[in-house]
Amino acid sequence: MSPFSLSMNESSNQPIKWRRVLLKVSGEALAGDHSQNIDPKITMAIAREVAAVTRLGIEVAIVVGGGNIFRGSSWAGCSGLDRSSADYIGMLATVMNAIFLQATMESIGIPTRVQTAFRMSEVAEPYIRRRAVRHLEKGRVVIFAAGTGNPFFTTDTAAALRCAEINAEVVLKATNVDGVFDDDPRRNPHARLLDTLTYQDVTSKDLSVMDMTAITLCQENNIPVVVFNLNKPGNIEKAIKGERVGTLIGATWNSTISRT
Ligand SMILES: Nc1ncnc2c1ncn2[C@@H]1O[C@H](COP(=O)(O)OP(=O)(O)O)[C@@H](O)[C@H]1O
Ligand SMILES: O=c1ccn([C@@H]2O[C@H](COP(=O)(O)OP(=O)(O)O)[C@@H](O)[C@H]2O)c(=O)[nH]1
Repeated sequence: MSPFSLSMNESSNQPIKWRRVLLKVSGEALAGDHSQNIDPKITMAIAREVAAVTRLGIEVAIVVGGGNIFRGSSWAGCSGLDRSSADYIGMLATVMNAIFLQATMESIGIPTRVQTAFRMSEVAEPYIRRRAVRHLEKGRVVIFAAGTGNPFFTTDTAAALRCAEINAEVVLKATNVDGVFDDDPRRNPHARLLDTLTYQDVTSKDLSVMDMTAITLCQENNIPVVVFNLNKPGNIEKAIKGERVGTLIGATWNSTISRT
């Protein structure tokens, strides 16, 4: 990791917690009000908040989902579609989201690179770890697309994997709900928002935060996860700056994270 000069957080005058983050944006979150596959208001809101924090010297890598366009598990078995083929369509869906997000970011002056897990060189760079790190060190936002490149996985797993590979300090999982609840808030209005959780809480209580592969990869590599609502203005900036927002998994808010 490059030598960082710790920036102070302009709004709260606190030292910045994270220096390099992995922001996971689900396809569901990109769809916004679902009137279209992608809501341009959401991509622009993400771009503006990411722009604000890159100016502080925080390096931001992004993994985009594809569930707003195609989710393999929902289609496998339909008209002879096997799971692997369905998953490749799903991975291609993530590339569409990545190109859209890249265009929005570049339209407001954020230098970005898209790296795909399998080669499609006319559209994006192939994923090359060292290049991704160099881009981040140069202040570019790197958007990882096509997940892990393998069927039977998810982009949450891709987020955990890429976070570990580039030595980012945290996975910031941007969703449509305020964090992790002790019950499904859409079913139970009395569901309680949880402030912090251990990895064991997530795996033992089946809190469906992220799939088991993803949360296990985070646990094995001491990668904390923050689950937060990206629809609340300012939350993306707060999450990237390490301010208290949503639910923190695998650490406590005043702990310093050392992943070495
Ligand atoms: N095709 C490649 N395969 C493997 N590593 C690569 C490849 N291209 C570049 N790299 C590595 O990525 C890093 C950054 O590449 P570089 O071309 O120097 O980017 P930049 O010019 O932005 O610094 C270097 O460590 C380089 O060795
Ligand atoms: O490593 C991966 C990542 C994604 N996918 C496929 O791509 C779809 C979209 O990814 P995901 O569902 O994780 O997106 P999100 O839930 O974040 O919108 C998945 O349903 C899978 O079909 C895959 O096969 N391998």
